[in-house]
Amino acid sequence: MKKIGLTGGIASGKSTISKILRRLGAAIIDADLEAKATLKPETKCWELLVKEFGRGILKPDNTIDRKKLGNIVFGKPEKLKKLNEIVHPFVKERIKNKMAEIETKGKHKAIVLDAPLLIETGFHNLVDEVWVVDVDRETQVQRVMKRDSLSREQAIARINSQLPREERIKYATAIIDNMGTRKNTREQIIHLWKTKVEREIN
Ligand SMILES: CC(C)(COP(=O)(O)OP(=O)(O)OC[C@H]1O[C@@H](n2cnc3c(N)ncnc32)[C@H](O)[C@@H]1O)[C@@H](O)C(=O)NCCC(=O)NCCS
Ligand SMILES: Nc1ncnc2c1ncn2[C@@H]1O[C@H](COP(=O)(O)OP(=O)(O)OP(=O)(O)O)[C@@H](O)[C@H]1O
Repeated sequence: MKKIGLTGGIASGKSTISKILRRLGAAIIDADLEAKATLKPETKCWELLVKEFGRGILKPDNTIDRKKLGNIVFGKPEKLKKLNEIVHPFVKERIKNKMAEIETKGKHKAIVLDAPLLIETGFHNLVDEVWVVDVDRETQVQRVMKRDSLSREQAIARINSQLPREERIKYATAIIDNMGTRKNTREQIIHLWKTKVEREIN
Protein backbone atom coordinates (compact mmCIF):
# COMPACT_ATOMS: atom_id res chain seq x y z
CA MET A 1 0.00 0.00 0.00
CA LYS A 2 1.51 3.31 -1.07
CA LYS A 3 2.27 5.76 1.73
CA ILE A 4 2.04 9.44 0.89
CA GLY A 5 3.18 12.25 3.15
CA LEU A 6 1.07 15.36 2.55
CA THR A 7 2.77 18.45 3.88
CA GLY A 8 2.77 22.21 3.61
CA GLY A 9 2.91 25.10 6.02
CA ILE A 10 0.10 26.16 8.31
CA ALA A 11 -3.17 26.77 6.42
CA SER A 12 -1.66 25.76 3.07
CA GLY A 13 -4.66 23.52 2.37
CA LYS A 14 -3.71 20.04 3.60
CA SER A 15 -7.05 19.25 5.28
CA THR A 16 -8.98 20.44 2.23
CA ILE A 17 -6.84 18.16 0.04
CA SER A 18 -7.05 15.23 2.47
CA LYS A 19 -10.81 15.27 2.11
CA ILE A 20 -10.48 14.89 -1.66
CA LEU A 21 -7.99 12.04 -1.21
CA ARG A 22 -10.28 10.29 1.25
CA ARG A 23 -13.06 10.31 -1.32
CA LEU A 24 -10.66 8.81 -3.85
CA GLY A 25 -9.97 5.87 -1.51
CA ALA A 26 -7.11 6.90 0.78
CA ALA A 27 -6.94 6.33 4.52
CA ILE A 28 -5.96 9.60 6.19
CA ILE A 29 -3.77 9.96 9.25
CA ASP A 30 -3.88 13.51 10.58
CA ALA A 31 -0.68 14.32 12.54
CA ASP A 32 -2.33 17.33 14.25
CA LEU A 33 -5.05 15.04 15.62
CA GLU A 34 -2.50 12.47 16.73
CA ALA A 35 -0.55 15.25 18.47
CA LYS A 36 -3.75 16.38 20.22
CA ALA A 37 -4.34 12.83 21.45
CA THR A 38 -0.86 12.66 23.02
CA LEU A 39 -1.65 15.77 25.10
CA LYS A 40 -4.51 14.15 27.01
CA PRO A 41 -4.38 14.47 30.80
CA GLU A 42 -2.40 11.94 32.81
CA THR A 43 -0.54 10.51 29.80
CA LYS A 44 3.27 10.27 29.88
CA CYS A 45 3.50 13.13 27.37
CA TRP A 46 1.17 15.31 29.46
CA GLU A 47 3.31 14.65 32.55
CA LEU A 48 6.51 15.63 30.73
CA LEU A 49 4.90 18.83 29.41
CA VAL A 50 3.65 19.88 32.84
CA LYS A 51 7.12 19.20 34.24
CA GLU A 52 8.72 21.34 31.52
CA PHE A 53 6.22 24.23 31.23
CA GLY A 54 4.60 24.21 34.68
CA ARG A 55 1.01 23.82 35.88
CA GLY A 56 0.26 27.26 34.46
CA ILE A 57 -0.43 25.58 31.08
CA LEU A 58 -3.35 23.64 32.57
CA LYS A 59 -7.03 24.50 32.62
CA PRO A 60 -8.98 23.85 35.84
CA ASP A 61 -9.96 20.41 34.50
CA ASN A 62 -6.26 19.51 34.01
CA THR A 63 -6.40 19.57 30.22
CA ILE A 64 -3.65 21.50 28.51
CA ASP A 65 -4.67 25.03 27.51
CA ARG A 66 -3.56 24.90 23.89
CA LYS A 67 -3.85 28.65 23.35
CA LYS A 68 -1.59 29.29 26.33
CA LEU A 69 0.97 26.72 25.29
CA GLY A 70 0.89 28.06 21.74
CA ASN A 71 1.59 31.57 22.99
CA ILE A 72 4.52 30.28 25.05
CA VAL A 73 6.23 28.40 22.21
CA PHE A 74 5.50 30.13 18.91
CA GLY A 75 8.10 32.84 18.34
CA LYS A 76 10.44 31.37 20.98
CA PRO A 77 12.68 28.77 19.30
CA GLU A 78 14.15 27.35 22.53
CA LYS A 79 10.71 26.67 24.02
CA LEU A 80 9.38 25.28 20.75
CA LYS A 81 12.37 22.94 20.53
CA LYS A 82 11.58 21.62 24.03
CA LEU A 83 7.92 21.08 23.12
CA ASN A 84 8.85 19.26 19.92
CA GLU A 85 11.38 17.04 21.69
CA ILE A 86 8.72 15.96 24.15
CA VAL A 87 5.73 15.52 21.84
CA HIS A 88 7.12 14.22 18.53
CA PRO A 89 8.34 10.78 19.67
CA PHE A 90 4.85 10.03 21.04
CA VAL A 91 3.23 11.26 17.83
CA LYS A 92 5.58 9.13 15.74
CA GLU A 93 4.68 6.02 17.72
CA ARG A 94 0.96 6.65 17.20
CA ILE A 95 1.45 7.23 13.47
CA LYS A 96 3.46 4.04 13.03
CA ASN A 97 0.80 2.03 14.85
CA LYS A 98 -1.98 3.53 12.75
CA MET A 99 -0.11 2.82 9.52
CA ALA A 100 0.39 -0.81 10.52
CA GLU A 101 -3.30 -1.13 11.42
CA ILE A 102 -4.46 0.29 8.08
CA GLU A 103 -2.07 -1.95 6.15
CA THR A 104 -3.27 -5.02 8.01
CA LYS A 105 -6.91 -4.22 7.26
CA GLY A 106 -5.98 -3.72 3.59
CA LYS A 107 -9.16 -1.81 2.75
CA HIS A 108 -7.58 1.31 1.26
CA LYS A 109 -5.70 2.16 -1.89
CA ALA A 110 -3.15 4.36 -0.15
CA ILE A 111 -2.27 5.88 3.22
CA VAL A 112 -1.97 9.66 3.39
CA LEU A 113 -0.11 11.15 6.33
CA ASP A 114 -1.28 14.77 6.64
CA ALA A 115 1.53 16.44 8.61
CA PRO A 116 2.52 20.12 8.66
CA LEU A 117 5.92 19.18 10.08
CA LEU A 118 6.55 16.09 7.96
CA ILE A 119 10.11 17.12 7.11
CA GLU A 120 11.00 18.89 10.37
CA THR A 121 10.07 15.76 12.37
CA GLY A 122 11.74 13.28 10.00
CA PHE A 123 8.34 11.62 9.47
CA HIS A 124 9.06 11.78 5.74
CA ASN A 125 11.14 8.65 6.34
CA LEU A 126 7.89 6.79 7.08
CA VAL A 127 6.42 7.42 3.60
CA ASP A 128 7.17 6.63 -0.08
CA GLU A 129 6.11 9.99 -1.51
CA VAL A 130 6.19 13.60 -0.30
CA TRP A 131 3.42 15.78 -1.73
CA VAL A 132 3.94 19.43 -0.87
CA VAL A 133 1.03 21.86 -0.84
CA ASP A 134 2.43 25.17 -1.96
CA VAL A 135 1.08 28.69 -1.39
CA ASP A 136 2.87 32.02 -1.43
CA ARG A 137 3.54 33.74 1.87
CA GLU A 138 0.89 36.43 1.63
CA THR A 139 -1.86 33.93 0.74
CA GLN A 140 -0.74 31.87 3.72
CA VAL A 141 -0.74 34.83 6.13
CA GLN A 142 -4.24 35.82 5.00
CA ARG A 143 -5.63 32.27 5.33
CA VAL A 144 -4.13 31.77 8.82
CA MET A 145 -5.46 35.11 10.06
CA LYS A 146 -8.92 34.40 8.71
CA ARG A 147 -9.29 30.75 9.69
CA ASP A 148 -7.64 30.93 13.16
CA SER A 149 -8.69 34.50 14.03
CA LEU A 150 -5.08 35.45 14.69
CA SER A 151 -3.36 38.80 14.31
CA ARG A 152 -0.88 39.26 11.48
CA GLU A 153 1.96 39.05 14.00
CA GLN A 154 0.68 35.78 15.52
CA ALA A 155 0.18 34.30 12.07
CA ILE A 156 3.73 35.20 11.06
CA ALA A 157 5.14 33.74 14.32
CA ARG A 158 3.57 30.39 13.43
CA ILE A 159 4.70 30.50 9.83
CA ASN A 160 8.25 31.33 10.94
CA SER A 161 8.22 28.33 13.32
CA GLN A 162 8.11 26.07 10.28
CA LEU A 163 10.45 25.17 7.45
CA PRO A 164 10.65 27.92 4.79
CA ARG A 165 8.68 27.26 1.63
CA GLU A 166 11.74 26.81 -0.61
CA GLU A 167 13.32 24.29 1.81
CA ARG A 168 10.18 22.17 2.01
CA ILE A 169 9.87 22.02 -1.75
CA LYS A 170 13.31 20.40 -2.02
CA TYR A 171 11.82 17.22 -0.53
CA ALA A 172 8.80 17.09 -2.84
CA THR A 173 8.07 14.18 -5.14
CA ALA A 174 5.02 16.24 -6.21
CA ILE A 175 4.03 19.89 -5.73
CA ILE A 176 0.38 20.93 -5.43
CA ASP A 177 -0.26 24.59 -6.22
CA ASN A 178 -3.08 25.71 -3.89
CA MET A 179 -3.04 29.41 -4.77
CA GLY A 180 -5.80 29.04 -7.35
CA THR A 181 -9.41 27.91 -7.04
CA ARG A 182 -10.50 24.81 -5.14
CA LYS A 183 -11.58 23.33 -8.47
CA ASN A 184 -8.10 23.76 -9.87
CA THR A 185 -6.60 22.06 -6.82
CA ARG A 186 -9.05 19.17 -7.08
CA GLU A 187 -7.99 18.61 -10.69
CA GLN A 188 -4.33 18.45 -9.67
CA ILE A 189 -5.14 15.89 -6.96
CA ILE A 190 -7.14 13.68 -9.30
CA HIS A 191 -4.28 13.74 -11.78
CA LEU A 192 -1.75 12.81 -9.09
CA TRP A 193 -3.98 10.03 -7.83
CA LYS A 194 -4.36 8.57 -11.31
CA THR A 195 -0.68 8.72 -12.16
CA LYS A 196 0.93 7.95 -8.80
CA VAL A 197 -1.53 5.63 -7.06
CA GLU A 198 -3.89 3.96 -9.51
CA ARG A 199 -1.26 3.35 -12.18
CA GLU A 200 0.67 1.30 -9.65
CA ILE A 201 -2.33 -0.69 -8.46
CA ASN A 202 -3.46 -1.65 -11.96
C1 LIG B 1 1.33 24.26 20.61
C2 LIG B 1 -0.06 23.69 20.50
C3 LIG B 1 -0.57 23.22 21.86
C4 LIG B 1 -1.00 24.80 19.95
O1 LIG B 1 -2.28 24.27 19.77
P1 LIG B 1 -3.36 24.91 18.75
O2 LIG B 1 -4.65 24.21 19.04
O3 LIG B 1 -3.31 26.40 18.87
O4 LIG B 1 -2.84 24.54 17.31
P2 LIG B 1 -2.97 23.18 16.45
O5 LIG B 1 -2.42 22.03 17.23
O6 LIG B 1 -4.36 23.03 15.96
O7 LIG B 1 -1.95 23.43 15.26
C5 LIG B 1 -2.28 24.35 14.22
C6 LIG B 1 -1.12 24.46 13.28
O8 LIG B 1 0.01 25.05 13.96
C7 LIG B 1 1.20 24.53 13.42
N1 LIG B 1 2.01 23.87 14.47
C8 LIG B 1 1.59 23.06 15.47
N2 LIG B 1 2.63 22.62 16.21
C9 LIG B 1 3.73 23.17 15.66
C10 LIG B 1 5.12 23.10 15.98
N3 LIG B 1 5.54 22.35 17.00
N4 LIG B 1 5.98 23.81 15.19
C11 LIG B 1 5.54 24.56 14.16
N5 LIG B 1 4.24 24.67 13.81
C12 LIG B 1 3.36 23.97 14.55
C13 LIG B 1 0.77 23.49 12.38
O9 LIG B 1 0.76 24.05 11.10
C14 LIG B 1 -0.62 23.13 12.79
O10 LIG B 1 -1.39 22.65 11.71
C15 LIG B 1 -0.09 22.47 19.52
O11 LIG B 1 0.08 22.91 18.22
C16 LIG B 1 0.93 21.37 19.82
O12 LIG B 1 0.76 20.60 20.72
N6 LIG B 1 2.00 21.30 19.00
C17 LIG B 1 3.02 20.31 19.16
C18 LIG B 1 2.71 19.08 18.35
C19 LIG B 1 3.08 19.22 16.91
O13 LIG B 1 4.24 19.45 16.56
N7 LIG B 1 2.08 19.07 16.04
C20 LIG B 1 2.27 19.16 14.63
C21 LIG B 1 2.11 17.84 13.95
S1 LIG B 1 3.41 16.70 14.27
N1 LIG C 1 -7.86 26.89 -3.00
C1 LIG C 1 -8.34 27.57 -1.96
N2 LIG C 1 -8.87 28.79 -2.11
C2 LIG C 1 -9.33 29.53 -1.06
N3 LIG C 1 -9.29 29.10 0.22
C3 LIG C 1 -8.75 27.89 0.46
C4 LIG C 1 -8.26 27.05 -0.60
N4 LIG C 1 -7.78 25.91 -0.05
C5 LIG C 1 -7.97 26.01 1.28
N5 LIG C 1 -8.57 27.20 1.59
C6 LIG C 1 -8.92 27.71 2.94
O1 LIG C 1 -7.68 28.00 3.60
C7 LIG C 1 -7.74 27.61 4.98
C8 LIG C 1 -6.64 26.60 5.27
O2 LIG C 1 -6.95 25.37 4.61
P1 LIG C 1 -6.79 23.98 5.40
O3 LIG C 1 -7.45 24.05 6.72
O4 LIG C 1 -7.18 22.90 4.45
O5 LIG C 1 -5.20 24.02 5.59
P2 LIG C 1 -4.23 23.06 6.39
O6 LIG C 1 -2.97 23.00 5.62
O7 LIG C 1 -4.90 21.77 6.69
O8 LIG C 1 -3.99 23.86 7.72
P3 LIG C 1 -3.37 23.42 9.15
O9 LIG C 1 -2.33 22.40 8.91
O10 LIG C 1 -2.84 24.68 9.65
O11 LIG C 1 -4.53 22.91 9.92
C9 LIG C 1 -9.14 27.08 5.22
O12 LIG C 1 -9.91 28.11 5.76
C10 LIG C 1 -9.62 26.67 3.83
O13 LIG C 1 -11.01 26.73 3.72
